[in-house]
Amino acid sequence: SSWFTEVKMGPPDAILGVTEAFKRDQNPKKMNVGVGAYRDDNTKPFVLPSVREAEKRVVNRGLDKEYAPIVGFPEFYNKAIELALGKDSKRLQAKHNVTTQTISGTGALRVGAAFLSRFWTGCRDVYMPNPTWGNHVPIFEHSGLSVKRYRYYNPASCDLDFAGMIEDLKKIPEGAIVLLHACAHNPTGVDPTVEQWREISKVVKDRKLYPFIDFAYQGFASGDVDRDAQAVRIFEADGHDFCLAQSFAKNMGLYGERAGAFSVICTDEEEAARVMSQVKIIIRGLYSSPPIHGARIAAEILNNDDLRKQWLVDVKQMADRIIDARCTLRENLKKLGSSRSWEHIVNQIGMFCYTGLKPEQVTKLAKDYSIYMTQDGRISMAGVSSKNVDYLAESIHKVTK
Ligand SMILES: Cc1ncc(COP(=O)(O)O)c(CN[C@](O)(C(=O)O)[C@@H](O)C(=O)O)c1O
Repeated sequence: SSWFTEVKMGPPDAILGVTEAFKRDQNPKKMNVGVGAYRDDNTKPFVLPSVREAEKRVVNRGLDKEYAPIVGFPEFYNKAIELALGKDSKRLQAKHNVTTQTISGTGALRVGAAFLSRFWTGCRDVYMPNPTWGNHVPIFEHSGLSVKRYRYYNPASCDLDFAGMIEDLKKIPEGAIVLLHACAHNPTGVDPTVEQWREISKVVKDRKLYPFIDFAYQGFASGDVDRDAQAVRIFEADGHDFCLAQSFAKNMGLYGERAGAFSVICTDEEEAARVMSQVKIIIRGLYSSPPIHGARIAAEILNNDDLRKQWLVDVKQMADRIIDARCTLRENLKKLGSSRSWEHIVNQIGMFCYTGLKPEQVTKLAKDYSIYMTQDGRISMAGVSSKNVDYLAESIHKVTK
């Protein structure tokens, strides 16, 4: 026998495995609506013009390839947290924030989970929405925390189960951690309204719960970076101390460059200094220092008005194309005489549409129509274009009528 005789074959990743199946399919009409990565109207990956230009300027500087600091580049992470909280954030001005560059949003979540696992003195349960991004569970469990759920999605209405969410939040033991999606909830595309966020913030405060906010789609949901930051800014204004994970994978299309940031909003500057020192020790032991290229591109955009303006145009263009795809898909299903209401397709926001398709219908769409989505019926709307939306609608209609 060998050292690893006992190692069992693990299951393919629920999301990334879909792309592998898609790649194996030879059908020219095949569609990948699995992974949450933006595609243009020709279903091709999209490098934002602002990113192309920023990259040119960075490369022309002929910089070296030395290690970044453990916390990455300040010109990146300081602009990242300012984008989230806004220029006139009181907590930022008071230097209550610990902010570090991380290996994209996953790295931010993982550093945060490792920090809380080491130092959290409250209840060691992380309450996540049901459903949530599949990778949230292993990120926190591998860090030594236990995962519980709060009600979030109502399958009957394909909308938010707000009453159930509030009822569950009120039952969570004091001092527990609550994971929240700041905007464009993954996988449902269902977000609380601003009023509902105000109530959620109040309950979290009254119950003395600790928010960990995952902010992976700023600007990509509504097309407006400030509008998408409303929930985060409500929590800050209400005086919460909280953790924040940011990703520039989607809103800057920096997927493979792995540009993200992790923040802890602390009680004061002195606490922030102590927390930062421990976050650095955790990062050093996890991956030592972050990648340099993506952060340089993002910093170039966030620090130069002309590039920042172009970026805001680029990110709104992506959001608008997705919103158009939602409207066309819903229209086509109506035209085909579908007996169901598909209103939720246009009411949901961001990368994903939680269709309500059953697993057997999802399997049929893959097998008979070469349309690949995750087993939970989540469609990445980015994979829908004006060229394939008719085929998608016809196929969905055939398996649901
Ligand atoms: C809510 C949420 N948080 C964090 C991340 C991490 O993103 P990154 O580490 O690349 O910054 C994703 C990406 N989730 C996916 O878009 C998805 O759900 O398809 C996909 O990229 C993934 O990795 O699963 C996400 O949806």
